[in-house]
Amino acid sequence: MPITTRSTMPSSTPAAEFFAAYLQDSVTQKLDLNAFVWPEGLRPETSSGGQFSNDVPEIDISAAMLAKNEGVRAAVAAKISKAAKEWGFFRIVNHGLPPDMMSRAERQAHKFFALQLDQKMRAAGSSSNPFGYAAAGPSRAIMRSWHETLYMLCNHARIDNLANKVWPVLAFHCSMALSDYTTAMNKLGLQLLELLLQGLGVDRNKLTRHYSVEGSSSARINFYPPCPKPDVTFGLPPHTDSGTLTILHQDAVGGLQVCRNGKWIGVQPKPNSFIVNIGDCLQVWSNNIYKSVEHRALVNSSRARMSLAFFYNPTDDTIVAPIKELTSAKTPAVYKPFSWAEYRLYAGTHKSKVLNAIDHFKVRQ
Ligand SMILES: O=C(O)CCC(=O)C(=O)O
Ligand SMILES: [Fe+2]
Repeated sequence: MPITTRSTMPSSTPAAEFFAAYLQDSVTQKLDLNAFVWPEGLRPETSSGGQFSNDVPEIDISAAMLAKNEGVRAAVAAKISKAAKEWGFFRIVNHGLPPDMMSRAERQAHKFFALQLDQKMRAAGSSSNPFGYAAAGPSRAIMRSWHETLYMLCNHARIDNLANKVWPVLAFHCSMALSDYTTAMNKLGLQLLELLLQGLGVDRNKLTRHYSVEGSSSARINFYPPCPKPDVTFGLPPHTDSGTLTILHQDAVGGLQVCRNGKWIGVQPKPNSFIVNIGDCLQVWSNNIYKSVEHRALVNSSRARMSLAFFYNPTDDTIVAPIKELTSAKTPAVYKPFSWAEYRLYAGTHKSKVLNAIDHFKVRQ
């Protein structure tokens, strides 16, 4: 039976009931489940089941984490740099972070998403504050997404505050697990950025001053309940990430797809690895040498999925512009300078409607 945009999602599954309850909540606009049904031609052609690829480059970074030897480090930097140019995506293994750090963060996040909607809503963001709990994607988006999220600024006091809003008594373990995770990600983010700059032949410390633990790095915990019609909707629709780089942990279910030469490739889940992708900001700094590539998350009808995305971002006052050494008469700066705060705001309001928000900052020829 062909599915049209007016077809209704079955409302008897727990996931549909969940979103029906969410959508009827008095704090949100009233929408029906058809808001999740993407128009034909814009839907995923498939649900995520089983079609994974191992093609995304995999890089063992242990040598660079430990190396005192510059040659060894340079070899890892070259591999990462090649993947960032050709794919915009790569997998890192042997990163040295303890596996239980991710499982602790995941366990706490699962407890959070299992709460009743009214409890989760205590941590809800607002139109002026994007951080906190949200469901079904931004209301300004073209269509809704089959997705719940807990979005936070990576600073311990902020995380603690968020956890306390929901669990005044039990917040401790949650905020510790999430703070340990984001602290480790901040360190890893800087190490990866240094390798990516080294791979471009630029001073690897060139941008370090723009990053701090109290900067504007953020983390988004994505939870995708099972969906009765995974072929007509998205967990997250196609998008690029705005920041410098994203470090993603996905559970064993799978659903992340990366766009490669116009085709969608399912990224195979693999324990103890992270998927790293270049964001818009690093595309600008690298003067388009590194690619901020489109990706999306599909849902499936049988298993809930979780991913933790860490967005490594500069401080708000950082001026982002192509690095001088990467521009020349032959390769002039592709973008005008802008502050990260400016782009964060611009992307926040435009990304749900246009795919390449960063093009707005291109130098007009
Ligand atoms: O869940 C995923 O695999 C993708 C998440 C993602 O792209 C994001 O949070 O920006
Ligand atoms: Fe993303």
